[in-house]
Amino acid sequence: MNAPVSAMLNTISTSHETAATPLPTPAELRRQLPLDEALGAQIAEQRHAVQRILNGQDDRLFVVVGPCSVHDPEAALDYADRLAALSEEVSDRLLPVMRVYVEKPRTTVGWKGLAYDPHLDGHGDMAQGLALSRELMHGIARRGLPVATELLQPMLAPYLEDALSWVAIGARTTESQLHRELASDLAAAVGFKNATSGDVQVAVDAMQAAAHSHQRFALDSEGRPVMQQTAGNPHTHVVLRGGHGEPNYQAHHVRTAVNTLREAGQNPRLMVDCSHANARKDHRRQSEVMLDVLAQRQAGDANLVALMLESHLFEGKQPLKPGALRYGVSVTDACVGWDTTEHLLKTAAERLR
Ligand SMILES: O=C[C@H](O)[C@H](O)COP(=O)(O)O
Ligand SMILES: C=C(OP(=O)(O)O)C(=O)O
Repeated sequence: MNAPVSAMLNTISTSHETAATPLPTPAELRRQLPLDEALGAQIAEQRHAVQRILNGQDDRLFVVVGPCSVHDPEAALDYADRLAALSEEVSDRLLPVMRVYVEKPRTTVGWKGLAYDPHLDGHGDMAQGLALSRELMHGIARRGLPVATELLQPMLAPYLEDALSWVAIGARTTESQLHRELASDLAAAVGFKNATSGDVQVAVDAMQAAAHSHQRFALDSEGRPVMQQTAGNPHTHVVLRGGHGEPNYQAHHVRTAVNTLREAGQNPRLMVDCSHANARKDHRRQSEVMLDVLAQRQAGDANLVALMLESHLFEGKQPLKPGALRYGVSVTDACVGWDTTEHLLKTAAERLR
């Protein structure tokens, strides 16, 4: 005979026996690695610069550009030095924003990013990963660059959020209520990717949800659970990234997305992600996507206000084998190399002049 439920609750563990390592609270990490006032003011200004482009008050393009993921902070800073110098040359027509992706959503399993596993050995060390991520974002911001990331685990946002000028909600989480609530709490602009299936409507719905104030479960900066009332974020947009191996950046896709956004009463200004399904997962095709979008923009489509490019110091990708890694090469999606990136950004600026 089965035992009574009350007895079972006392004897049956509700989860498997697993290890749990305490982590610093967001407040503790912020005290350890504070954002100084000057940098805070710079980031506030850079957030506004992105938002002015999204509102049509500035006719430049913002370009979220950088490695698919950061696995080596030294290479990321090397990249940032180059991007900061290039940024000065193209800033009349472009606003480069560096991708500093420290969390990676995986299709099944794989390395989940610097914030989780900074030693790249599968053992995980989030105390060090979060500190390294925060420090790196500050280092990149100190080079004058706006910082972008994908926020994947909503409870990690308070550790990093004050350094960010633009945030992505990825294709695998745009439909998630928790991520829409998170977006509604952020001061930075948020791009919602269309779903991996190619469905754009979920990103339009996400914009609508994020614009509202929500009551949500969150952890405060001291790590205590709170019911939080979010402000609602009016600075959101759709990111077209293609789906199921099929692109969605061409003029007819853009027209459809703009009409859908207008019908929903949302801002029709868009970002095109030149990578992922838009490049059919072939990094070399990012150039062709970018040139097509620039041609659409030159032909008068002012709704195309932003681009995303996956780019590292060197082209391609490599398997994650600690001790045998090539410097400046992606360990997640393949990227274009620095030379191509420089050429593409200069070409974009030139065409938009
Ligand atoms: O941008 C990165 C990847 O496309 C995404 O994280 C999924 O990666 P995976 O399919 O290699 O897991
Ligand atoms: C994971 C990413 O993209 P997506 O969500 O479009 O797959 C990314 O840009 O790193």
